[in-house]
Amino acid sequence: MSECTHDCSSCSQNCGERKPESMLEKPHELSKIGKVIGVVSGKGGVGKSLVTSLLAVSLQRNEHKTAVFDADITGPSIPKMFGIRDKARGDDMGLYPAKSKLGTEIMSVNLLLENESDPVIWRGPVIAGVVKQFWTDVIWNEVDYMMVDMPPGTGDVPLTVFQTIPINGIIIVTTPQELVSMIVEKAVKMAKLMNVPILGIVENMSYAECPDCGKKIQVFGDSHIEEIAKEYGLPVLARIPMNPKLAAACDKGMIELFEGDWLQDAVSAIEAV
Ligand SMILES: Nc1ncnc2c1ncn2[C@@H]1O[C@H](COP(=O)(O)OP(=O)(O)OP(=O)(O)O)[C@@H](O)[C@H]1O
Repeated sequence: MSECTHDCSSCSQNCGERKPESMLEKPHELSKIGKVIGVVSGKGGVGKSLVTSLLAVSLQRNEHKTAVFDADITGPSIPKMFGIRDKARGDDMGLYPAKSKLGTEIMSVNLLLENESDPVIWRGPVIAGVVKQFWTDVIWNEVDYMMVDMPPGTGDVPLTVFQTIPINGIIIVTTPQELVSMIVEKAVKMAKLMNVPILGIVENMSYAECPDCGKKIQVFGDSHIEEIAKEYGLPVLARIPMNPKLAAACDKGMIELFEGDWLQDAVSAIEAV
């Protein structure tokens, strides 16, 4: 064997010096993207898309340019929450994200489907390809913080997202009644494998507040989030109540008007990345 030049690109030997090849894709050459934050959950319906949207809106309120990359291809709900009905435009240069009323850039498969109620019945590799294209072919104009609504689970698609996009940190969304410990453990293991730091945990639907006396009701029983977070050395960044106004804001496409200060610590954690 000839002497090692430490240049793996021009050598076919499989020695201990060889570093794993990065599969990270370059974004579109006209994109300007700052930090990328993934929002994950162990299962559907815990409010991952809602938390993604609330974080984007909160960051935007702090004068940052924000974007939402809807990587939840089979359950895209971001455009509806922001009240976006326009389709995405494209030309020879690439695809352009839609803009929300207050300026958040959004790309979602729903902006490409003829009818937003059409189901996405594609196999894993096709879905993974779409996610990749949202990174490489979309011209993200100017973004300080891109929030990625991650596909659920640990299959093909989330793996592609982690391998394709340089994610700077992830936030885990759970609810009190979930098998929280197991879900947090899975997310922690996946993030470690992918070398992505976890910023912390957001507990959604944490409690309900009595509209008359303000008493907090633990609808799903006592939360164990603090102990679990401690076990994994993670901070609890927010506890969001079950709030009919939030559900209505999602349904009416008016998430940008939400009122509530639950996410301040989560926003600070993102700003510190
Ligand atoms: N804290 C909350 N208060 C009231 N409604 C909520 C709250 N969190 C979520 N919801 C409602 O629950 C529904 C599911 O939320 P969302 O789409 O964010 O979940 P998800 O985890 O992204 O689900 P999926 O993975 O299936 O897309 C939405 O209609 C949303 O309005």
